[in-house]
Amino acid sequence: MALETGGIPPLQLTALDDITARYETIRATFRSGRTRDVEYRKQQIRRLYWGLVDNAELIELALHKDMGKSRFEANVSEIDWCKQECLDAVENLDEWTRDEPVRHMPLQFLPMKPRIRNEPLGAILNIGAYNFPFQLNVSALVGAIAAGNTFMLKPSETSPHSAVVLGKIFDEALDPESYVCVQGAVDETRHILEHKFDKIVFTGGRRTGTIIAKKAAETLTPVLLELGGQNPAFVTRHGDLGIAARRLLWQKCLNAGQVCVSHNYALVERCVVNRFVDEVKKQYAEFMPQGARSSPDYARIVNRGHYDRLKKMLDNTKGKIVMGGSMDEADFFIEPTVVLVDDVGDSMVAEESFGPIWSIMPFDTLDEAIDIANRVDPTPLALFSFVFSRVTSGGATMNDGFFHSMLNPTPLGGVGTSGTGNYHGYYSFKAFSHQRSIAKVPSWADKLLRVRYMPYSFSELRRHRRMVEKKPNFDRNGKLVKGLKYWLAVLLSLGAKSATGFVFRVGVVVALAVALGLKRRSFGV
Ligand SMILES: NC(=O)c1ccc[n+]([C@@H]2O[C@H](COP(=O)([O-])OP(=O)(O)OC[C@H]3O[C@@H](n4cnc5c(N)ncnc54)[C@H](O)[C@@H]3O)[C@@H](O)[C@H]2O)c1
Ligand SMILES: CC1=C(/C=C/C(C)=C/C=C/C(C)=C/C=C/C=C(C)/C=C/C=C(C)/C=C/C=C(\C)C=O)C(C)(C)CCC1
Repeated sequence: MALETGGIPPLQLTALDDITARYETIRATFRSGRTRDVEYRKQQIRRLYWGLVDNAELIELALHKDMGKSRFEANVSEIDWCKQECLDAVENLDEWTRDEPVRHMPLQFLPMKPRIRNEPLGAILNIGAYNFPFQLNVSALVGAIAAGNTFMLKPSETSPHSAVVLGKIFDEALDPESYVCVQGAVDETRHILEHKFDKIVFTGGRRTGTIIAKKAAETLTPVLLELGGQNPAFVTRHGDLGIAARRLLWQKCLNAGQVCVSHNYALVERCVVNRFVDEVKKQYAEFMPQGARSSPDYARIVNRGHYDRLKKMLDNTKGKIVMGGSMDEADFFIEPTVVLVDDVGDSMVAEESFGPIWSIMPFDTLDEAIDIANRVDPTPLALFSFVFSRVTSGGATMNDGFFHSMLNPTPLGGVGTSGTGNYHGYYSFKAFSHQRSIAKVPSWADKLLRVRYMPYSFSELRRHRRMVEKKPNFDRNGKLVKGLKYWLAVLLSLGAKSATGFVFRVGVVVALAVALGLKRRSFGV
């Protein structure tokens, strides 16, 4: 295979027969039970960790070739991220794989040891997006291994160098009979989808997500869909405009805004729009004093298709460009660009940007802003504001950009049309596990279970009910009935609604008692 400069060979699409053969292999391995062994899982994740470390320079290079991602961003948002996922999984796997108790189990069933066992699902398929090829694909991979599954990765062909390096890491670090990386574009992906998997993870656009979900539905295969959306940011006159500008601009400069959880548009209270725009410009000058074109930190748009799409959004806007606006198709450069708009139908609001261009839409009242956000996209992937309860979203951050997604252990996932399910850390383990309910019924328990057997007897049932039946603590109007049990609970908990509250109140009572005791002593009572 001819080597390109830098040692990354060109992407070679996997032959369809080969895809089928590899599928059969991971199916057979799963059936053999090899991937269920917890020590094996840990060992594979440890090997993956070192595969990432040993290929770190190639990862940096691949990301730079694919989209001009800076070395810094390659490290913090991809390599370090993946290493952390590996370490968290290895460190916590014993705890994650332990049987879990069933919540709120009535006392009489405890001898049956009801519990939940997290069982692997089987063979997992992951179809990846191009923008964070390591972070997104490796997070899913780690979760799938941790949960005891086999795994097939189909990285995005849109980031071909990263796809090749991912394949190399698989080859070098992982058991090839359990975890495979196949390369492909649409035809290969269609072929992969002809095979029955036990769960399909898809990260990408809503249009492709719909295709994948329909195909999966044919075989009732569960899906984890990580899609996009038009994420809103809310900026009001009560906020610190300088901080809001810096934090929002950062997430549209990171990877040149090709970040699913970055904002599409900012709803800014009308009276502070001009000041906010000035702050964004000030921050831009601080981030990139010589401009984005010559900044070593600034990435490029991944390919002509995405470049043209973004250019069209800007060409079609009726708004006013208040910052940036320059572009160069020679290297798919698009400057961080802010457009002031006044119509929710504007191309800059109505379409998903997924790039360094965003719009500012002034609003007069919070109700109006919430209404706009709900009209543009009622279920975005992310949201940045303080109006959490009236606009839903996959995740949300107050006073910052996508901070909630910057934390490895937090679940990443959408809601409604921005996705189904979530993953990362422990949540990946859960996403790739089946929660199997387990009970073990001792022989002697038949005495207690007598009531269930024929011939049925209502008198036995009545006796049984007298012993175990729960009584409602509410009346026919749904109102709480404050009976003896309620007041006893209030008394014993000192009126606290939570364990922390109870501990605090006990603390206060003890402190008062001690103070009273000291006082009595000092007065010689
Ligand atoms: N929620 C998240 O975590 C997340 C992360 C990254 C990107 N995204 C979203 O992804 C989109 C951009 O990423 P993209 O351009 O890589 O997405 P995409 O939908 O174009 O492609 C994603 C994957 O689907 C495959 N694919 C494309 N067309 C297909 C078809 N017709 N049949 C089968 N497979 C097909 C591609 O080969 C690729 O692997 C944006 O909408 C963004 O918001 C979401
Ligand atoms: C603040 C305190 C400290 C110092 C902390 C320091 C130095 C923090 C440095 C942080 C850096 C370099 C952060 C850069 C992070 C960038 C990240 C993680 C980017 C993530 C991108 C993501 C998640 C993209 C996702 C995309 C998706 C999902 C879809 O497209 C101490 C430690 C000194 C003291 C305490 C306080």
